[in-house]
Amino acid sequence: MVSIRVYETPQELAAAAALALVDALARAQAAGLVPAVCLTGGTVADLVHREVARVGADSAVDWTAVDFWWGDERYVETTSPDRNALHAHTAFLDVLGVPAGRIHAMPSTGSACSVEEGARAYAAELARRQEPFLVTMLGMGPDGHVASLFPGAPGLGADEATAIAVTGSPKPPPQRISLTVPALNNSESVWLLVTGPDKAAAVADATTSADLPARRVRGLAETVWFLDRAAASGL
Ligand SMILES: O=C(O)[C@H](O)[C@@H](O)[C@H](O)[C@H](O)COP(=O)(O)O
Repeated sequence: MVSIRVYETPQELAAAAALALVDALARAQAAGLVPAVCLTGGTVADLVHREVARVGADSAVDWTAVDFWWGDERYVETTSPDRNALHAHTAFLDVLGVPAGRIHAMPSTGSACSVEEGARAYAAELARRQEPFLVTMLGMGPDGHVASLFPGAPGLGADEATAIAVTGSPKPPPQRISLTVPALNNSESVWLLVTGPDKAAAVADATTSADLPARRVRGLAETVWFLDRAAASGL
């Protein structure tokens, strides 16, 4: 099921997504599961992560029993400000005391391997997981990309690998590791978190008929577009 939720501002969107995440995690834990969340990078992700830190602190969620994975990562040093994991650590993982063993960051240039080897290593780590992600949160670029799956890129059609190397990314930095569409879709919920007028045309296309990467991601149980008013203005 695909649904669309529209909020007045990016801040309202972030607050709603954070509450929805905390609620989903608390329910999963109450049912005896150890839920896994798949994260992404970007400005909207950062806003949402900061809200998760705020509403998650006094919630029913046991943050020592949630696994975190990434839908994509920039292949740079772990200390680089380009690094998605670094932002997530600062925004909420460290604030909520998530143990290092639950944080499955993608390899970096410091891992002494090539970006291709890094992608294979992450695929192998992911293969040890039995359950689908509970929630995959994705941003979307103005070109309709999600994670590091850009329109027209060869990796977009990958259906056997779960993680691939991306070189020559149109959005810097050029080298990245990305989960593939089937791997992202192995998630109960896929949430697309999108704000701003520059995304309005891609939102309209991806929710109707165009073959954009964002249109290919689908949760097993639900796919939800969280939009601010500006991103929804083309609908
Ligand atoms: O590492 C990345 O660059 C992201 O994973 C990328 O897919 C991002 O989520 C979108 O480009 C949206 O980013 P914004 O929210 O900043 O527009």
